[in-house]
Amino acid sequence: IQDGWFREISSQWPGQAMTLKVNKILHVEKSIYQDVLVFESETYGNVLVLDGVIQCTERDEFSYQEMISHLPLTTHPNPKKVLVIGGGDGGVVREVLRHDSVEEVVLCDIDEAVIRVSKMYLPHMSALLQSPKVTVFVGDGFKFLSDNEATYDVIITDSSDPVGPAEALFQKPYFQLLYNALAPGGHISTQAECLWLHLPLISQLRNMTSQIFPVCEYACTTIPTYPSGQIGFIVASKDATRNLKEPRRKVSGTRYYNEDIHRSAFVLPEFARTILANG
Ligand SMILES: NCCCN[C@H]1CC[C@H](N)CC1
Repeated sequence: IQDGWFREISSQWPGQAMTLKVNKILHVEKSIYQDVLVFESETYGNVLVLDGVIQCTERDEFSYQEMISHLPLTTHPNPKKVLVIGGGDGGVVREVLRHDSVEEVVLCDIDEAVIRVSKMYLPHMSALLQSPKVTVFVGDGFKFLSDNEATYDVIITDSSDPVGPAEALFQKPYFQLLYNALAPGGHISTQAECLWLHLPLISQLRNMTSQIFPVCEYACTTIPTYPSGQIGFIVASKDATRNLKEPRRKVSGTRYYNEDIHRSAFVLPEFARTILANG
């Protein structure tokens, strides 16, 4: 932080950096996995930063948390058991609980510091981690998945970037584990980076997932404080007959997601369409 501004400088997005004006630094900690920073920004509420990378801000997190949750959930006929890998800030769990069919949500995040710090400084995201339907595990998602075969209707991988603790969550063995941990007809969604910055990675993710899942799509959302203001998701189903682009159920209380946003999220610009369509 220099002269009161936080700059998100990273080799993952060379030559550019999101900058946010800092009112007050709220928390600095080195967890066993990563550097944890929380600051109160001037215009985006409280901001959670891990290893120098913005994870979520109170002002715009709902775009990402709603889309990564409702794309796989509204296209599943009757999701009851949901697993969230990562997502220690609690935002995805808040969104999952909007679906009345959901009976149980399990969250598995590798870093207890993220959960602890989110409960202290991100109350609007972490509040529902206390819900009786929610069980929180601290541990490696990889290990957790291999202990839970054919169990979950939807698995959401709400990860940081493929640099550091989340690196393994972007590789093929992980997607095979996801497939095996899903009940018949299960859906997944994963954080799948940005069209403007990570097209080769997204193409690899799409290819990998298409080799394991019969139905697989990439969707995007806009979000001001993520690099290049946009981020995407891989959404996939074990059931070849599912249409991931058409919601089967409504969701209430959302601020970003709606049925038209759902359908349009899969519409890609020309520079991405060709690469992602054929892999
Ligand atoms: N619920 C926290 C979302 C974390 N998502 C990622 C954080 C880092 C970004 N560069 C990409 C999205």
